[in-house]
Amino acid sequence: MPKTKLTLARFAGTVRGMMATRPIGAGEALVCVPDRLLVTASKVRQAVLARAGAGAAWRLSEHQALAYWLCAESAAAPGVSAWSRYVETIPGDFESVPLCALSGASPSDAPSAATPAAQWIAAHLPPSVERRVAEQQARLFGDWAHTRAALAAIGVAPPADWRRYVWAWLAVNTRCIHLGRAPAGHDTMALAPVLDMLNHSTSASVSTHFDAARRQFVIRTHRAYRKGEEVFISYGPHDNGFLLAEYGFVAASNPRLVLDLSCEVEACAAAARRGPPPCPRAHRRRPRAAGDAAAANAAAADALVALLRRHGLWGEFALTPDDAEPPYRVQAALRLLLAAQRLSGPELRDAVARWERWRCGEPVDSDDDDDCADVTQWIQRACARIAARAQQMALDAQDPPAPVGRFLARCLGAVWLEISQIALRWRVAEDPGQ
Ligand SMILES: C[S@@+](CC[C@H](N)C(=O)[O-])C[C@H]1O[C@@H](n2cnc3c(N)ncnc32)[C@H](O)[C@@H]1O
Repeated sequence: MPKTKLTLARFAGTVRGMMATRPIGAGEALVCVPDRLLVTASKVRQAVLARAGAGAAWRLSEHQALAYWLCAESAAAPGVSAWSRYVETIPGDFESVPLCALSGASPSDAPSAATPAAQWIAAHLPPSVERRVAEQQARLFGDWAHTRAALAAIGVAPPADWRRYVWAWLAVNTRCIHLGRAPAGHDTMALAPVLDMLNHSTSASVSTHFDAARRQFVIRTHRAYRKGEEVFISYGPHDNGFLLAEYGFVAASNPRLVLDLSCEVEACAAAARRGPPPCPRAHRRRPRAAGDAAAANAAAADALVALLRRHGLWGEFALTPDDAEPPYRVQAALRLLLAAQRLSGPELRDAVARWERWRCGEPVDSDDDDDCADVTQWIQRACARIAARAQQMALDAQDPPAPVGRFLARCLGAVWLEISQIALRWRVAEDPGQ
């Protein structure tokens, strides 16, 4: 490795990171990793195909190739792997990443909460983290199954130990650097010794490039560091739910605050499928009418969700503390779904026509004020419920049971606290149902 002004050190907040051994000026290169020390999918492919022989097809994605490589290198007998010193620098477990505890003892495409620690963690995941963990587990299992089949097909021994594979997959997920945009078929990510010891800070300002003349990947800081300070890079402008799910930590004073309302909006769509309350007298006279009305309500609500999807307005329902009014996507979905909870037939069709005019920025009638008030009231009630739950969860996280890592519990508590703060900002009126 070319010399750096960095050394490994322990810090109170981040545990292990990189410290400046001398002052570092703004604009200086922090680390330059020579190309020969970057582990990329194309190098793994070349090495494996050289062993597999002519005609073997390579069907692994970059993440799959690098996870396979780490599995193979970490399982190699002592003295066999040229990379053993690097592999030894990788943490032995990723206990603070929720997926680590929830990925189970054996392969499965759904998160598993078989141990007491996993049960507690599963019960205390904020909704956005829970959704991400389920997606990660599906990807992890898909990568495992695909890697095993693809390598077996070319006569290469596939990974056999699920827990080792989980470790390798998480190492790639938490430590890879992005090489930048590349033409199709070129590497976009790499494992990079030394550089992968740099922690994230929201105040870091860095840029990266590949220096083709010197054949090295360079990361440059745009802010200065004093001797003895921890040096940071930025993993991207992520909120703490994302950082916790993907990297297993939360950033102090993270300016990116979001409250995911997806679960609540999905519940609102489910209520819209049930439609307005039935008219008991009419249904007593014609019992079959109740069934017909229920089917019509469900179909009408499904059509509204399809309409939102067509306009690219379904999903990513989030509130931030700084919005002056509910974000457009949230308003668009709620205006339709709340109308479907109250109305059916021609009245619902009128409401949808009003929604179309609102969406296109055309003049709307006075009924639009009611639609708008419905949305505001719905958000206030939802946020009152979310705030109460989040406060309870944050309290629980202060005293987790013994098998749960305290660092993970602290991170979960911090995310719940942020959720409660955003929800309280939006909860102007108390939920009368509480
Ligand atoms: C690329 S590695 C950085 C080096 C890592 N600290 C180590 O000791 O190997 C990324 C991991 O570092 C930790 N990390 C990064 N930034 C952090 C921060 N600001 N606070 C706490 N942990 C952090 C997380 O565990 C994350 O998954």
